[in-house]
Amino acid sequence: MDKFVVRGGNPLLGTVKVSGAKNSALPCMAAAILTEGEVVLENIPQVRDIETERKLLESMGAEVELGYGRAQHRTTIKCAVLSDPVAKYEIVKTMRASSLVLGPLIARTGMARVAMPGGCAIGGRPIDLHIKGLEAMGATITQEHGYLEARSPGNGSGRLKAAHIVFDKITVTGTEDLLMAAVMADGESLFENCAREPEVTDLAAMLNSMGAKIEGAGTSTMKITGVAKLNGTRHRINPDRIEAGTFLIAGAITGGDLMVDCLNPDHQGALIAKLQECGVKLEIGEDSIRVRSEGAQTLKAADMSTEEYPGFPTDMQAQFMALATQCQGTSVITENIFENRFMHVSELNRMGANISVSGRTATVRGGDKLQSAAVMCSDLRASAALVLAALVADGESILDRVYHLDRGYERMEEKLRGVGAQIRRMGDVFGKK
Ligand SMILES: CC(=O)N[C@H]1[C@@H](OP(=O)(O)OP(=O)(O)OC[C@H]2O[C@@H](n3ccc(=O)[nH]c3=O)[C@H](O)[C@@H]2O)O[C@H](CO)[C@@H](O)[C@@H]1O
Ligand SMILES: C=C(OP(=O)(O)O)C(=O)O
Repeated sequence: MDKFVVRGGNPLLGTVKVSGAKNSALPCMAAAILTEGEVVLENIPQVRDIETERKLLESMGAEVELGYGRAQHRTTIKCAVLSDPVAKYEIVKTMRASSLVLGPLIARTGMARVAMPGGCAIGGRPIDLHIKGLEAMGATITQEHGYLEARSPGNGSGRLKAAHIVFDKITVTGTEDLLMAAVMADGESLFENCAREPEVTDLAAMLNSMGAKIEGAGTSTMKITGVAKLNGTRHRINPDRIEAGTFLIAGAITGGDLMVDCLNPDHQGALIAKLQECGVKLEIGEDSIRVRSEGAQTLKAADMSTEEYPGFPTDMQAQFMALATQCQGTSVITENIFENRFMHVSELNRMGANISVSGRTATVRGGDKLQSAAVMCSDLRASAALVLAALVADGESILDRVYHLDRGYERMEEKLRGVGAQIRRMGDVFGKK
């Protein structure tokens, strides 16, 4: 199992580049299922989840090429024949986003067999809203031996039908999954209370470039006019707003002067506002943000609550908490999206932080110098928070189980080393878990 060894104390200086968004790339790869044509996706991040998605598509009969070059990361996907429309447990268990193949598989082949995604470290994460929506489109869904078996009307021979769906709760992958089902359904669908995340908008843009007819992506109401066939396409994935946000906090927490490049500032509104409240100086460019701070002595505490986009992202909550440990005063952090996303708290406390949790609220009494420690990564963003804490801790920290981090951050240690961090990996990048 790979570990990171991090020696804290260096301010980050220079320029760091943001990769493509994993949470856009994953649904866009799943959307390739909807066409026999060739789909080329550019700006794909080189992370483990993308490898998992490739395996998933290949296991169904797709041809997938993944090329990671210096200038460009790209994947070419061709789903000419989908001989085995099954998402096997061995693959699904490692990545929840696997449930994103459900909608497109039923739309394209009339049937799907998808292993039920398990609960993971951040909460229960049911997919009842995906199922309810597909049933409203006429799919028959049963559950057997841990698998969902789904068929379109006519025992898999007919098309899904359009539906009026009002989401009980805002769900990102639920919106994406049902959107991929609706683009090829018979008639005009109306979706209300949709997720408005940039990843949904990115997927909708790709689907429209394939010939889909989606209006209203990025708002809470979408109108989808089903078409009988979709074509191949070439699409460029959005920058990763969570990786970008993690680097912005890295600049702020280390008292650095960091240019975070190749991002979309329009996607960072909630984080920008909070960093400014903490006293961090930001210069916002067209596709970059320069972050400057004088470090712990000058940072001020700020309360934060996670919300659906455009609110503060739950995927940045752990990293913001790491920053709050270095802010003068008390920050109250409320996690509204997932019921169990505070796994990083015990590890931050092990490094000398003063954080207490009650239900969905964490109270961070900030300003104390962190100390190095051996800590355990429990999930993707918790790992990022521990890296941030280790960058300012006194001495050398060892982070175990960084395979969680490799799911969603491209060569994080190399990128951070490039701007002055003392961080190295022990083990192989995609070695054994
Ligand atoms: C691959 C991907 O894009 N992952 C992101 C996606 O996850 P994901 O799409 O799984 O998260 P959702 O937006 O679906 O979850 C939001 C809330 O709705 C609940 N829910 C969801 C679906 C459902 O059928 N029933 C239900 O009750 C969830 O348990 C959670 O409490 O959005 C999350 C919220 O921004 C992010 O943290 C994840 O990084
Ligand atoms: C929670 C995340 O991913 P996933 O939904 O794939 O678990 C994340 O990207 O922070």
